[in-house]
Amino acid sequence: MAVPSPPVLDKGALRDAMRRRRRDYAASLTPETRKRLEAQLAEALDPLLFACTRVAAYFPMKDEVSCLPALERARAMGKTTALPFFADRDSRMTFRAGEPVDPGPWGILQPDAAAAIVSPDLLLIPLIVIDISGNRIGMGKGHYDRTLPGLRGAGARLVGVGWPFQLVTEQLAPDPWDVPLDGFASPDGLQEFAR
Ligand SMILES: Nc1nc2c(c(=O)[nH]1)N(C=O)[C@@H](CNc1ccc(C(=O)N[C@@H](CCC(=O)O)C(=O)O)cc1)CN2
Ligand SMILES: Nc1ncnc2c1ncn2[C@@H]1O[C@H](COP(=O)(O)OP(=O)(O)OP(=O)(O)O)[C@@H](O)[C@H]1O
Repeated sequence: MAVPSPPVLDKGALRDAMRRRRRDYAASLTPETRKRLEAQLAEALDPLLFACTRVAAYFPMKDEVSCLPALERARAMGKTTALPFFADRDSRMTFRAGEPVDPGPWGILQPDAAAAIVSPDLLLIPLIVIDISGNRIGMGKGHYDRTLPGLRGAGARLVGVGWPFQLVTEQLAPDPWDVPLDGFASPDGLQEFAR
């Protein structure tokens, strides 16, 4: 009798499992270690920051590696920096310059509604898991999915950011709307994917 293969984790189950792993990992870090890792991430991103003109990142949620030191470094290089902005839960994500001052509709700090809109040529993208072809699973609301085609079309560099274990060697099955990313940066370094 044929033995059934173990069930392949579907996207939702994989997202949940990796969110738990990210939460446990972040909880295991001392503040000092975390700070050192986030400084290492900024260092890994240095060549990309140097090469860009306008970089947009994300304001970190509790378990995410922070790009804020990298944004600070970009500003010191004279680059324009931006963060995601939402008018409400149903509106499209835009990127705006300026300090994160308002808890947006997702409870994530964002710039003021009057801050200038920025079209980034480098986008640092939060994720739950990514494979070595650049296929990404995010929080599951499609915010980045809806934004990436336009930015890719405009020639922006699209780089996922996370803790090292968030890059996995198994292939993730992309959805038709998924735009594969150009690379992945973590405190362990920057990896650019073959296109
Ligand atoms: N830092 C960061 N900013 C980001 C994203 C992200 O993944 N990380 N997003 C990626 O697309 C967009 C926001 N997407 C989100 C999608 C779902 C939830 C959400 O379900 N939040 C839960 C509680 C979250 C938690 O703390 O675990 C909730 O509102 O109940 C939040 C943001 C844009 N900004
Ligand atoms: N280009 C698009 N236009 C309209 N809806 C889209 C688009 N891309 C994705 N969606 C919708 O968004 C929902 C979430 O998509 P998905 O699970 O791929 O999100 P994700 O990439 O994990 O999350 P996120 O981009 O928010 O970090 C899906 O139900 C999908 O139908």
